[in-house]
Amino acid sequence: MIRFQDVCKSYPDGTEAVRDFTLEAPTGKTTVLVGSSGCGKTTLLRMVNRMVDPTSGAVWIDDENVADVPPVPLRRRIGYVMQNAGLLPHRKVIDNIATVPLLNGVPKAQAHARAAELMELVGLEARQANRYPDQLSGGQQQRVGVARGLAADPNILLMDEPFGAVDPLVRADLQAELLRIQRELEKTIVFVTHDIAEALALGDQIVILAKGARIAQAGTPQQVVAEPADDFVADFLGLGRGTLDLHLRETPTGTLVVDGHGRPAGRLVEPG
Ligand SMILES: Nc1ncnc2c1ncn2[C@@H]1O[C@H](COP(=O)(O)OP(=O)(O)OP(=O)(O)O)[C@@H](O)[C@H]1O
Repeated sequence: MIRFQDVCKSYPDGTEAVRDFTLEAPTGKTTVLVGSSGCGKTTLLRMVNRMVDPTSGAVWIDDENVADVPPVPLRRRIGYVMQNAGLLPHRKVIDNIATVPLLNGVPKAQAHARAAELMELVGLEARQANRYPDQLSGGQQQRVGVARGLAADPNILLMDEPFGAVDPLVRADLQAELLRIQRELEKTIVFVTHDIAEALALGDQIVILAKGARIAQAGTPQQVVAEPADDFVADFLGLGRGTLDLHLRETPTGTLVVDGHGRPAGRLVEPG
């Protein structure tokens, strides 16, 4: 379990990014922090692996205060996946994935064997192992980023808008892969996004944040959609603005759900 306890963060220029934030991210579950640009999501995420230290308060991993763990060993046991994958351009895919195990002293052959397994897990082809990152598509690069985050077999995976830079179809693919991988591996994931649809799709728990990392609402996707805590949350969900104003449209092949703009939102499946 990850526990943020009364954390605050003010940057040296006086920006108050996080004010008195308390939250538990349960073990083996995906917690999604969702909110508009600048509300403090990345700052919170980086407190877990000490890329940012809180001004006050504490972050706990189980019964260990991360402030008591030196940053380098801490980061080597926590997976981190960032937007644009953050790959090393002059290193082959296989070496990018094996980076952390190699730093941890795992012999090269073993680290590469593990990297090859991970490539398969995230849906990359074996022949892509010896390519360089710029020889892959954006979506494939993100898959490499996820594989690299998992390479040291961390219990915790931090993901900062990992699918933000790819087109919607690839993004949906990557989300589906992550759900599949998570069903298998049951990592404790903290996932940052500004996309409410992504949050609803991926989160066991979603945390809707306002400026200063104020928790507007935390709960399961079902709870948040069924009972938005206030107008801010309803607005963020698109309720009341017509975007989630769903209707049924009969088509020759079945019933389609469309949104307020007539765009398809999904297929209606009868319960049971
Ligand atoms: N190193 C820094 N120095 C000063 N201010 C910072 C620094 N890093 C972040 N901030 C400010 O802190 C606030 C929160 O930033 P943060 O990156 O955590 O937000 P975010 O929700 O992740 O935003 P985005 O979705 O745009 O990445 C913003 O006002 C930002 O400008």
